[in-house]
Parts: sequence; structure tokens; C-alpha cells
Amino acid sequence: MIKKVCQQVFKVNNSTPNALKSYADIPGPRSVPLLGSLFSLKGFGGEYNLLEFRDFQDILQSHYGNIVKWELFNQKNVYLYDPDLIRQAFKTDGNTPHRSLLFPILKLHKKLGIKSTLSNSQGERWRKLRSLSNPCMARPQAILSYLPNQNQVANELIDLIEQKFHTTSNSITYHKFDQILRLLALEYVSEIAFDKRLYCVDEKKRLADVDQLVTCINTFFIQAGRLLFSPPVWKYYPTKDWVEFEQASRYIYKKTGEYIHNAYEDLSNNHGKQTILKEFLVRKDKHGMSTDDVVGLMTDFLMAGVDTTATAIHYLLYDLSTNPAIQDKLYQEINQVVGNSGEITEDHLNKLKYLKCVVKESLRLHSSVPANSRILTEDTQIGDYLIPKGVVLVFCNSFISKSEKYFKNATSFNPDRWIHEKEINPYAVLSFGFGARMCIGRRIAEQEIYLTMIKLMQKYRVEYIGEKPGLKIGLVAAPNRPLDLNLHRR
Ligand code: HEM
Repeated sequence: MIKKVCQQVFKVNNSTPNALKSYADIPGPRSVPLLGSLFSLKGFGGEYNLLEFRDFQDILQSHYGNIVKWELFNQKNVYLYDPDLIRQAFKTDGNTPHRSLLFPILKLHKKLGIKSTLSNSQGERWRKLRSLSNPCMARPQAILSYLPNQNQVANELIDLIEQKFHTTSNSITYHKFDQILRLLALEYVSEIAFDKRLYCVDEKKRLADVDQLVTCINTFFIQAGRLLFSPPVWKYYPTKDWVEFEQASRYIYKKTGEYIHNAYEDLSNNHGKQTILKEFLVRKDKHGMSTDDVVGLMTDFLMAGVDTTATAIHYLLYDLSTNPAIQDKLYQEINQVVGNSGEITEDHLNKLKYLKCVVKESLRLHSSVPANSRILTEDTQIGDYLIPKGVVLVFCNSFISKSEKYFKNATSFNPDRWIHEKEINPYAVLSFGFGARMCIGRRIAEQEIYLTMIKLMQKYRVEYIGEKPGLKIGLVAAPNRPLDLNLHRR
């Protein structure tokens, strides 16, 4: 009888034979009222270092298993390290999935008087912003229509590199290529978003403030991560990290505001070309949105689309350099399908199967977003536990995607494993998240990555110089070393 009532009241899995355990039964570090597990943190008498977030997740798993409770102040988190538990968690997503909000960004928005954007809103507001954005940001046909513009941007990258070659030499060393990748990612996304060229990868035409803008976006991600993963002193006192975060953010909002404003002014002169900005402005009223909301959305895309994509390409170049046989195999495929063609088409992309395996494998090994989350909006069964509404479920993607349990020789770079993708548990690699709230820029990012890799591989054999990179602290898990490359003309 009790079990039947439970099944009706809560989201309970019918197959569970025994009574459910409670949230309090979930293993985890000792927690005290109000402070939670503060005394388990380094600097407070404990051993855990939240700033080393990936290691923190892994150590927590090794101490407590695949479902772990972690409380800090009034926030209750449950870390999940098993794809089947994550599958159960996503079942609760519904029409308006709630992802845990990034508190430093919330404070910043409040201070600067900015309304919540897509990545930082919940409920009905999120649903409206998302349904305004989905048709131009997520539909495959819409993304393919951006291909000609993206081709143009990728060609500019090659022109930039070619200028570095001396007439007599067939190899060059390119230092800090990661900065070029961030500029490239900004150009891709701004070109698509509002048909406004910033000429980020053209040294002669590049707008003066673009270098500072990408540096500020990078600082924004690093400091947002540092603030998020440290005790929230910054909520009450402007710490050094907070000051750097706020300064970088102010610059980003000022500059992107200017670009969007200019693009807005130019809309009537853009030769009828369809841009995301134009699309949003036409449809905003139908979705109950204002011009300010549209500006917020565009800024969100510009920011979310730079360090994420640049980091993914950074790791890809590293993986291909350190696995020359795989780089050769990829080149063979590109050569066969695309040859020397300068214009990459939908047909080419459809045929480049190995390229897609290479990209998936690199994202598996180095998920640039190391964990994702959902906030439970009702009491829910996860595994053997009944977890109350309001708890944050944290999905430990980077742990699972490198686990021998789900991937043979898990730490080796083996794109061939994706040839039999159906055999891979779909919840074991969630580089772009899942469901209605998954990354809205996924297809745009993938297309940018494919194009960049095709153009680079067509022209050069890449060779990484330097030591194996470690991880930089931040919202995006990026390498802690600059990308220095030797590029050899083919
Ligand atoms: C390799 C590149 C990228 C990776 C790995 C990545 C990863 C992610 C992940 C894991 C999420 C959370 C999804 C979830 O909660 O289920 C997300 C959300 C988001 N991403 Fe990306 N992303 C990338 C590129 C981009 C690009 C290029 C853009 C914009 C053009 C973008 C815009 C966003 C936005 C706006 C959200 C919030 C969506 C929402 O809350 O509805 N991302 N991304």
C-alpha cells in the first residue's frame, strides 16, 4: 500500500523491489547545519579543493561511490557518476528543465541591471527565450544555410597562416595559436549572428578592440569558474577575482552592446540577407520579448560560443598531433572527399564520417564543460534514493566519459570506437548536454569545428610543441598552456 502511494505521489521506478532510501542516507562528506561540508574543504581543515573541480569530482567518487551527497551552505547537491542514474535524472526534465544557475553571473546581472538571458534563466522565461531562438540556432537546415559565410571565415584563417610562411620555407612555428582560435570562434559566431564582420582573423582589417574582447571573454570564463568553485566571500566583499570578473564583464557588455547596436542600425541596409538578429527582431513580439531581451540573447551567444569552441579545436589539434597515424587517416579522408576544393558543401560534410568520429572522440576525452546539472522540480527517485525537490543533480561527465567501465582503453584517443556508436551508452558522453535544454549552439559549433579542421588538414600537417597540458581553472575546462604548433605544408 505504502509503495503504491509512493509510486503515485513521486516519480518512482516500478521495478524497485525494496523501500526507497532517503536523501539523508546518500553517502558523502560530513555536513553540519548552515555550513554544510565547509570543513571538508582545503583551507578550512579538510582535503577537498573545489578549485581543482575535475579532481574534486574524481576524489569524491573514489571515497563514496557513484552517488554522492555534497552540501555547501544552503545548497544541496547530489553528484551522479553512472549513465543510468543520469538517464533517470533527465527523465524529470519536462518542458522547462532547470539547470543550476551560475551565482556570480546572477550577481553581475543584478548589478549591471541586465535581465536574465537564455543560459541563466528558468521556467517560463527560459521557455520563451528558447522557443524564440531554436528555429535559427538549432534546426539543421538553418545551420547549413550559414555554411557559405563560415567557409569565408575559415578561408581567412588559412590566409592569416599563409602570410607567416617565408617564400623559401615549407614549415613554420606558430606560437599562441589558441588566441587565434578564440578570435576565429568570435568571428564565426558574430558573422552568423548579425552579419557583422569584426575581421578577427585578418590582421590588417581587425577592429582595434577585438583582441581585448576575446581576452575579456577568456577572463570572464576563468574568473566565473574561480568564483563559482570557491567559498562565496565575493558575495559580500569585492575580492580580487570578483573585481577582475566584473571589469572583464563590463567591457564585454559594452563592446557587444555596441556591435549589436551597429548591426541593428544597419539592418535596413543588409541586402535582405537573413541573420539571426533580424530573425529575432521580426519574431520577438510574438514571443512576448523586448529588444533588450534580444540584445541579451545575442550577447549570450557571443560569449558562450567563443572559449567552448576554441577549446574543442585546441584539444583536437593536440590529439591529432600526438596521434600522427590518426591525423594521416583523417587527411586521407578529407583528401578523398574534398580534394583541394575551397568551398566545403553539405554533401562534403555528409560524407566525412571519420572526421565526425575524430571530433566526438576528442570531446569525449576532454569535455570542455566538465559537469552539467539539473535542479529537481519535484521529489524524484534516482537509483535507490528518493531525492527531494530543490536538490541540484550534478552529472560528472568527465569522470564517466573516461571510465574503463564504459570505454575500453578509455584514456587513449581512438576515433574508431565511434564507428559503432550504437554500442556506446548515450548518457556516457554528454559533451553538449541533453534534451530540451541541451546546448543551443551545438550544430553551429560542430560545423565550425568541421570546417576549421578540413581547411587546416587540407593544407598542413600539424605538430604540437611542448609538454602535455594540464587544466586551467574556469567554467570551461581548457588547457593551461598556450597552443604552440609547427605547421608543415603538405
Ligand atoms: C564545443 C563547443 C561547445 C560545447 C562543448 C558546449 C557545451 C554546452 C553544454 C554542456 C551546455 C549545457 C546543456 C544542458 O544543460 O544540457 C551548453 C549550453 C549552452 N550553450 Fe553551448 N557548447 C558549445 C558551443 C556553443 C556555441 C557555439 C554557442 C552559441 C553560438 C553556445 C551557446 C550555448 C547556450 C546559449 C547555452 C544555454 C542553453 C540553455 O540554457 O537553453 N554553445 N553548452
